[in-house]
Amino acid sequence: MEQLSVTRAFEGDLHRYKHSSSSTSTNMVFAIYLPPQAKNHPVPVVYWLSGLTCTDENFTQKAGAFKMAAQLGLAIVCPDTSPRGLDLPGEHDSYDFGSGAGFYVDATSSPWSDHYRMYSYVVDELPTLIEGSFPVSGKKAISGHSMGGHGALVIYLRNPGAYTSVSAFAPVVHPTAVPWGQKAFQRYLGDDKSLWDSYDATLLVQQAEISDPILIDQGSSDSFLEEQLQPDHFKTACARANVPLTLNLRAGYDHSYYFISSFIDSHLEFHAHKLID
Ligand SMILES: N[C@@H](CCC(=O)N[C@@H](CSC=O)C(=O)NCC(=O)O)C(=O)O
Repeated sequence: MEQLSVTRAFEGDLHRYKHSSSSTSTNMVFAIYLPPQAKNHPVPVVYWLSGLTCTDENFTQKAGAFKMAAQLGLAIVCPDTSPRGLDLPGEHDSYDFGSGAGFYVDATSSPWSDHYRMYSYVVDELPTLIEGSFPVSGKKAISGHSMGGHGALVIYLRNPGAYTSVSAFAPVVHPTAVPWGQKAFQRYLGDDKSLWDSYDATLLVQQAEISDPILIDQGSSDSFLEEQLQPDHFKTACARANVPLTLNLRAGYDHSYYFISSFIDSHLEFHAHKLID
């Protein structure tokens, strides 16, 4: 791993690293915020998955999360949203597919399948690297925004017991039914719709046995609400499966990091409740 920077915040430190990834066969950059408590004992981790067009830096620079993370003693890990440094056909043509838009799936269609393996990267490779390199405990939670909210929900639902809790801001909850998801899944996963279904939180939650609540915040003035997000689909599926869901509809908030920064403290407190005994 190559350290790119280290920056003090609230008596903790924000580190950025570059490393060679076996999942994506590219270099990957991630950020980790270590709270001051990490100087004395291993701390639990919240993994944050960002949305379309983001790198690790959107969250670290705009979410305003580090004061509360320092107070609670939580590390926060922010991966990138796709492999970088490639030039695959069409990879950089649109904001909702390719670079900055890995959708946290393991692509099966060529040429994406050689590199776009963000599910394996986030679920397996990155936690192994983090737990082997930093003063963190094995306890982890997961959260994210929009495309990253989709990733957080899917990863939590597909890996029972691996994460103590999940939360999301304005997540894409039903990607097989909305344009962002359909475009990405068609190109990353091809025609096998059962594979699409295995990355759809609204479908996955119907088979889940979960007693811990899932937390979602959604802005009522989000311009993507009707076409891409549709949280009611997830709400209905949770109700059918008896999965407890707290879905907060926040009046007047949009899709931006102003919205995330307004409620990130409550999400960190939600995770800390499960992560810290
Ligand atoms: N029209 C925008 C669309 C991109 C956008 O809104 N990205 C969101 C996530 S959307 C779902 O995954 C985002 O987090 N942007 C970064 C930010 O710092 O706000 C565009 O083309 O930029």
